[in-house]
Amino acid sequence: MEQARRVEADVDSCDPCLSVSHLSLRFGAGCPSCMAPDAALERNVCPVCGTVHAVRDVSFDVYPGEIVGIVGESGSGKSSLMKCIYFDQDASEGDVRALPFDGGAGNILDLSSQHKRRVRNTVFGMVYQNPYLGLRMDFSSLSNIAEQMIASGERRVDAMCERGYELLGEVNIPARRAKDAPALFSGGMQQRVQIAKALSNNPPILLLDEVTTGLDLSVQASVLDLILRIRRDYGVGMVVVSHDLGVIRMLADRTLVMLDGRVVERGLTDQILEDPQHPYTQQLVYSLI
Ligand SMILES: Nc1ncnc2c1ncn2[C@@H]1O[C@H](COP(=O)(O)OP(=O)(O)OP(=O)(O)O)[C@@H](O)[C@H]1O
Repeated sequence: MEQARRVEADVDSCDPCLSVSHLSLRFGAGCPSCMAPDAALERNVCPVCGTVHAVRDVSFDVYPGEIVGIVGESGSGKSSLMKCIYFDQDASEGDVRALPFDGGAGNILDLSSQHKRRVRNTVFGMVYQNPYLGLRMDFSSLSNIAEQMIASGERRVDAMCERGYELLGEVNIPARRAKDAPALFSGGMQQRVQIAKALSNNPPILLLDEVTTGLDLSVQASVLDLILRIRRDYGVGMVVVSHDLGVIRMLADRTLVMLDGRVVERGLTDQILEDPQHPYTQQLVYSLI
C-alpha cells in the first residue's frame, strides 16, 4: 500500500516513473561503418563487421498508471530492450532512470550488481513470455510468491501466506490450487501466477514481455482484462511488449513501433491506429482490419 500511495504522489508530480534514453544493445564490437548514427545496415546487421544492432538509440518515458506498448515483428528488438531495462542483458549504451528508486537521480544501468538486485526486487515486476523464466515450476504457487517477497526483505511467514492467497485470488487461481506447483497448471494459469508473483512487492513499474503469446483467445482475453484491472487498482506504470497490434490496441495508451532495432513511429495508440505514418506501421494496422 505504501508503494501505491507513492505512485499516487508521483501522478500528482507528473514525473515519469521510468525514463529510457538512447538505449542501444549490440552483439559484436561494431566498426566505423556501422557506428555512425545514419549507418546503412542490412536489417539490423552491419554488412561490414557482422555486428547485430539489436536495439538502436531507443528513448521513451512511462508515467505512473500509464501503459506504454512496444510493438514490432520478431527480431525487431523488443525483448532485448526489456532485458536491458530489467538487467537480464547489459546494454551497450544508454541511460535508464527509475523515479521510485532514487527519485530518478542516477542511471540505474550504472548501479552495482547489489543495487541492481534491489531495483529488480522493489521497483520492477517482470512477466516473461515463457513462464519457465519467471517461475520455479516445481515450487508451489504460494512459494513462488513468498520467494519474491523474501527477496525484497519480507521475513514474516504469516504475512507472505496472507499476501500469497490474496494475490492468487486476484488473478483467479482458486485457494485450493495455491499449494500446487505451476508445472501442473495450464499456460494461462501459469501466466496468472507469474503476474501474481510480479505484483507481490507492489512494484510501481511492471514489465510484460509477450505475456499472451501462445494462449488461446479466451485465455488471452482474461489475461488482458487482468492487466487492465491491475492498472486500474494499483496505478502502476507498465511497459507491454507484443508482436500483436491487437494486444497493444487493447492495452496501451501510447505505442512505440520498432523495426530492426529502431523506433520507427511513436504516439498515442489511437492516433497510430487511425493514421499510421510509417509504411511498416501501415502494414501492421491494415493487417488488423
Ligand atoms: N545473443 C545474441 N547474439 C546475437 N544476436 C542476438 C542475440 N540475442 C538476440 N539477437 C538478435 O537481436 C535481434 C533482436 O532480438 P529480440 O529477441 O530482441 O527481438 P524480438 O523483437 O523480441 O523478437 P522475438 O519476439 O522473436 O523474440 C534479433 O536480430 C536477434 O537475432
